[in-house]
Amino acid sequence: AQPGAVQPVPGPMRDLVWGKLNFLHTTDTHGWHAGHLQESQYSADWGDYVSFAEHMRKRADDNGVDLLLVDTGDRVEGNGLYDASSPKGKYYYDIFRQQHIDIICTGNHELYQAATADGEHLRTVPNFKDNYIASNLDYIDPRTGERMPMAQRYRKFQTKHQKLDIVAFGFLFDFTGNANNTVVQPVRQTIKETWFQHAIREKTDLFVVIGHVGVRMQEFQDIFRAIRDQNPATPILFFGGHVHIRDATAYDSRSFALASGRYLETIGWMSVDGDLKSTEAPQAKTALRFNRRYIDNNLLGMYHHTGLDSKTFPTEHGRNVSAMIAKARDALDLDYAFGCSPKTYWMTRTPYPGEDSIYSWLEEEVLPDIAVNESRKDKPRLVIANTGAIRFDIFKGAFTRDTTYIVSPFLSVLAYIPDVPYAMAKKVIRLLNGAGQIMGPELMDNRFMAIPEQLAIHESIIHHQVPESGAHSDAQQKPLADGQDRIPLTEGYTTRDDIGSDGDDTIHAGINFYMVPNCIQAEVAFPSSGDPPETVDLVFLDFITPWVLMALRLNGGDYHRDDVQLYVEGTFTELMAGWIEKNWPRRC
Ligand SMILES: Nc1ccn([C@@H]2O[C@H](COP(=O)(O)O)[C@@H](O)[C@H]2O)c(=O)n1
Repeated sequence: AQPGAVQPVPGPMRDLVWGKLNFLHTTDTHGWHAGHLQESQYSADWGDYVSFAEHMRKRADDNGVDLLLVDTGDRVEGNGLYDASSPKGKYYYDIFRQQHIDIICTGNHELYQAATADGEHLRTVPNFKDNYIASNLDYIDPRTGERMPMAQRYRKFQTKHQKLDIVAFGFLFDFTGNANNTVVQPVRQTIKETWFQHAIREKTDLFVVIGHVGVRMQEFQDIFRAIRDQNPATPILFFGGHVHIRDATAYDSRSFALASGRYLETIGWMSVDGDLKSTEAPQAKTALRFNRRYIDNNLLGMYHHTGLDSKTFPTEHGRNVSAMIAKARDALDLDYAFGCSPKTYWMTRTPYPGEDSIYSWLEEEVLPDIAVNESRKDKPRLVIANTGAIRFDIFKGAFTRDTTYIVSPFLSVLAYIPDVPYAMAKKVIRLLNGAGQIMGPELMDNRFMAIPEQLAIHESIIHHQVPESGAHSDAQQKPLADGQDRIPLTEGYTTRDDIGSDGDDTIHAGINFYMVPNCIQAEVAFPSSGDPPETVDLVFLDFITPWVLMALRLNGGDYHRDDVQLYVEGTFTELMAGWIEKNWPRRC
């Protein structure tokens, strides 16, 4: 863990179940490779994960079984370690590559900015040369204009001990927000291509499909169907991401799909046991046993799963990686405090609107103050921000350079359309917050403006009874230390997936999740009494421009991209950090 990271707290644990073939899975790490310095449950860093994987590989070797590591993208954007450097990712590439990953693919965040896609192609793809897969993604060389696969389309290999033949794919969901130096081909088109049709006819023991795709998204269902139609009995394993939740499901009795959360809070575990070699049971559908675990990313858990302790756990390589991260954090001055947050502001742990809601704070305090264009400052305006622009809670205490990027990593700016009839402008927010999608030339799902979790979670989850201790009837529960049969529960994930509610490795007290709207809105410089204004400036984060234009059009406003102008200089992130510097005490 990083210097200054909070110590993990023991909790009742569930063990890992090993099989002949085992996996560790990370996804949507978004630059959190230093771990969560302020949250005990997730305070291990990428160096600790390197040590953990080394011990787990050794155990696999000792027992003659196989262990593979998977990463399913969105490694960047969301933490100072990636975002605070210039250029972005100056330290990240060398840190990330220290983990040996057997199958790796791209997420949408590697593609929003052309420079990030360049970095992916020039650094991460070669760093993971034989293991990087891009089944439906092409890269366009900026010098020649040549379009080429981002990496190999699929990978065929054999495992070390069990000698299992594996055909692996690496997909991205049908993402359309990429910069123009990449091309994402829709999955339903890709699976018709000759190379894919050939690959699914390869003789193999298992198919492994990794993807930056939610395990319940249509893209995975389509891939599953295509493979299964050709291979009635072959096991198919899916590793997904994007939605930022812990999840597992099975598409049929010989398939299994796992999603492993977000922000290096979770290391996913999947194991498969049974007759895996196709020659062991040709054509016979002998039962397979799948297991999954969501490992909280902290040292106590890693000690528990490896049977080691603080002295025996860190490997030389792991220690070196932790040191690399500490050095990078220092060089980036990530602990520099812009101000001291007077309280904790939550994204979804508290109702919106509400006094502890980060969105109410933005709407009532920040947006009115930062959305000011000097030449139009007296003009009434509606200021709209999408809730997905905010990526994490703000904890009471120091608001640092790191926190800035943790909360708001994007390069979005405040844009506006001047002098929109108020009667039309005031209807926009209702359309943006409507369910479903605003129909346009492209299908634009309104949920893409909100936080990714709400792609999967459709109603608030409120835990009315928070258990006080770890005394459960769960047969798999194991006390962490001998004689400790009543350990107080820490707050954390209490995952319920299609397999059951025994997936989390640590038994937690539940955390509430309150749904948030897609967008919030502040009314600024409105007359305090009398008639509403005839026209207003409609100000919004440029990320939601397509939705705003479509909402205006649906209300009879013939507005186009040319009508959208920059409202204030500076990114939203910079404006927010500036607000904090001005309004919160410097020191805690
Ligand atoms: N400039 C941006 C980019 C993205 N968002 C929000 O992030 C969501 C995607 O996040 P994932 O980690 O799931 O890929 C997207 O739907 C937006 O809500 C943004 O606000 N601004």
